[in-house]
Amino acid sequence: MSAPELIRIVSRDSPMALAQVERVRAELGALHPGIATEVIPVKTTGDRWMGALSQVEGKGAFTKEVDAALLAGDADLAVHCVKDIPGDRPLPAGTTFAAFLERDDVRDALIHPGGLTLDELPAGTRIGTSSVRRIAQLAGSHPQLQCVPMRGNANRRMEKLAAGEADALLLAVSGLERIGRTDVITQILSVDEMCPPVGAGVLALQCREDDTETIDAVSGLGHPQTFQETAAERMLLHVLQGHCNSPIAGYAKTDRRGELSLRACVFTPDGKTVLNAHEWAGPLTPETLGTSVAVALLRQGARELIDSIAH
Ligand SMILES: NCc1[nH]cc(CCC(=O)O)c1CC(=O)O
Repeated sequence: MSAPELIRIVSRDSPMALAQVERVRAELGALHPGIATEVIPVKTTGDRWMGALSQVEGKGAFTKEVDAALLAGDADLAVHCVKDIPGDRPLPAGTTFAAFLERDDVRDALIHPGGLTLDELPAGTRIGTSSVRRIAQLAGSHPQLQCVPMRGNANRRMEKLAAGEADALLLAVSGLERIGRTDVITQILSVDEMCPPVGAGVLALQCREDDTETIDAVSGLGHPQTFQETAAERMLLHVLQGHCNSPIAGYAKTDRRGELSLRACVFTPDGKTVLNAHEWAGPLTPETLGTSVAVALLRQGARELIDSIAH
């Protein structure tokens, strides 16, 4: 089998996305020093539109233009945050996942310029986040705080925080690590305080499905445990068929013995109702585990809850 001479990598053009591409280039360079890489940055609908994501036509606001470049043959490899890839439908026809890189930190962090923790923040403190998952969990645990809409890449959100558009932010630890800004973190929230989203901290490598040269070249970057966790979480989301206003959290974890388990929650927007399920895989495949946890949530009323939220 022949290895490609050059792999053209397409991604969003935010500082976080470009840092992700640099990680892929470094790992690929170590595995295949002979393969050259080129970066093709593109702006996505999600980067341009600063309103509510539910108002964007169709899903995949952060992936559509990247996938289009891959399918058009303008690039050979797309790098995505799994968290940004719609989970209720298959990947765009003609593309496939070639690898999931080893998972980074899955937790969310509080950024408060005054250095306070969530419990210490005074009533009425404005938390900048548009994430329905973060809003619902915060409303449940800290109803005295107030969430205000905040979109844009992590660097832009920090500029907005500095400009006074919010008093504090919630952002993913992994994203802050990627842009080299863990210095702003005032508190890391445990996964019990703030259950992570499906695909948190995981980067996916996506190729054209007929491009076996590139698939074979990059598949060695895959991390088997991350693959299993991601498969379980994405199957959960697929079975639940959430929409972009669905407060859903899902977190698969492999323990020290190598046993896979999946916790998932569905919330009402006010955080007062929490459907919660946790199961161990045992002999089940990751996909069957994801299905089983989703079914447990559906039995608790997840369908009605998800459908009752406007979208
Ligand atoms: N919504 C944008 C987005 N997509 C992925 C990450 C973080 C990195 C990851 O979880 O892979 C972020 C930023 C954030 O939520 O703070």
